[in-house]
Amino acid sequence: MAEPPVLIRQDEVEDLLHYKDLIPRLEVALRKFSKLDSAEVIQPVRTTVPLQKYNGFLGLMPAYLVHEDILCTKLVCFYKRESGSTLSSTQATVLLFDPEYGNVKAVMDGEVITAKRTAAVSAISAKLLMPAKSDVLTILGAGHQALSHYNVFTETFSFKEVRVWSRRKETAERFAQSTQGHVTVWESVEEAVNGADVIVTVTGASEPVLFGQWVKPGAHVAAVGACRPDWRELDDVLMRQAEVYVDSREGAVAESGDIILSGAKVFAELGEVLNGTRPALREKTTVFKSLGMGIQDAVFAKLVFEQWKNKP
Ligand SMILES: NC(=O)c1ccc[n+]([C@@H]2O[C@H](COP(=O)([O-])OP(=O)(O)OC[C@H]3O[C@@H](n4cnc5c(N)ncnc54)[C@H](O)[C@@H]3O)[C@@H](O)[C@H]2O)c1
Ligand SMILES: O=C(O)[C@@H]1CCCCN1
Repeated sequence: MAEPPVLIRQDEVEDLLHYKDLIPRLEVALRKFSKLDSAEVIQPVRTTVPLQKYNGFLGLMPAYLVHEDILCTKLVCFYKRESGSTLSSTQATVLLFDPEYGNVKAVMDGEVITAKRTAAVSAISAKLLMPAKSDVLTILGAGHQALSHYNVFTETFSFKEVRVWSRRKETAERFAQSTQGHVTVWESVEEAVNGADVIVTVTGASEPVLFGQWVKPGAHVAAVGACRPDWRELDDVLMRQAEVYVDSREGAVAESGDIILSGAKVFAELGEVLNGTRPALREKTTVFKSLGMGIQDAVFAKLVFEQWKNKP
């Protein structure tokens, strides 16, 4: 009989996942995902169950990496929260299976995995697409993803200035007090993004908050929120003037309101750029539209489990 699953808590996942280990592993996974005719990665588009009564969704994100023999699924609930709500907007649990027998080997917290893997993928997009000289980073939103993006972006790159905007100024101020380095708080998005080389949008918005007319030509935008077909963070002008990169084309055309409603064309998947089959148009204005993929959770679930087993 199979062993019962182990339970890995949020603080344990936090201690075990470091960006320096995450970025190379994610690059490998993104490359495999975007290889033409590859059967190495099996990842259907997320199944989403609406929770209308609570203004939320349950997303099921299974993935199988054949070569590494990693079978995993994340279960993630995400909500649209009113301003001032103290309820969390994302709750996630990751299940890691033994693919041969089908039993669950580990049940682990998925919130830290979600925060760190999403930020690490955005950092990969910035590494490939931001202007060669990037001094100013602006973060729109001041929640969990804002902090994980701040951490990985400041660990990976050397910005001279980091700015934050949030729809409530006090949230942005709290955020700025919680970061290791200096962050300036801005009251309007227009001012916050003026002259920015890299802009990260990590809001719970369902209407555009970032407008193309404010974005410096050649800037890179990592757009992480608005993960529903009728939600927006970016306006049509920006979506049409930028070269649009995604994690998964299939996911993007099914789930991204910014892509579907603007009619913008997807130029490439990040994995295609990493594979050298599509170019990184660094000199143009670029948008990386992130939706999140099960394989990103799967590689980390395996890493967490292995490290947890080997803990002294
Ligand atoms: N692409 C991915 O892989 C991925 C992964 C996880 C989360 N997300 C999405 O990223 C976003 C941020 O997630 P989080 O965990 O940081 O959430 P969070 O609740 O911790 O923070 C959300 C932030 O957005 C702000 N906000 C909420 N509604 C807004 C609105 N209407 N206009 C402007 N700002 C608004 C909040 O004030 C807060 O600062 C969410 O949309 C979430 O669904 C995407
Ligand atoms: O890939 C994810 O984990 C997220 C969760 C929340 C909504 C969008 N995608």
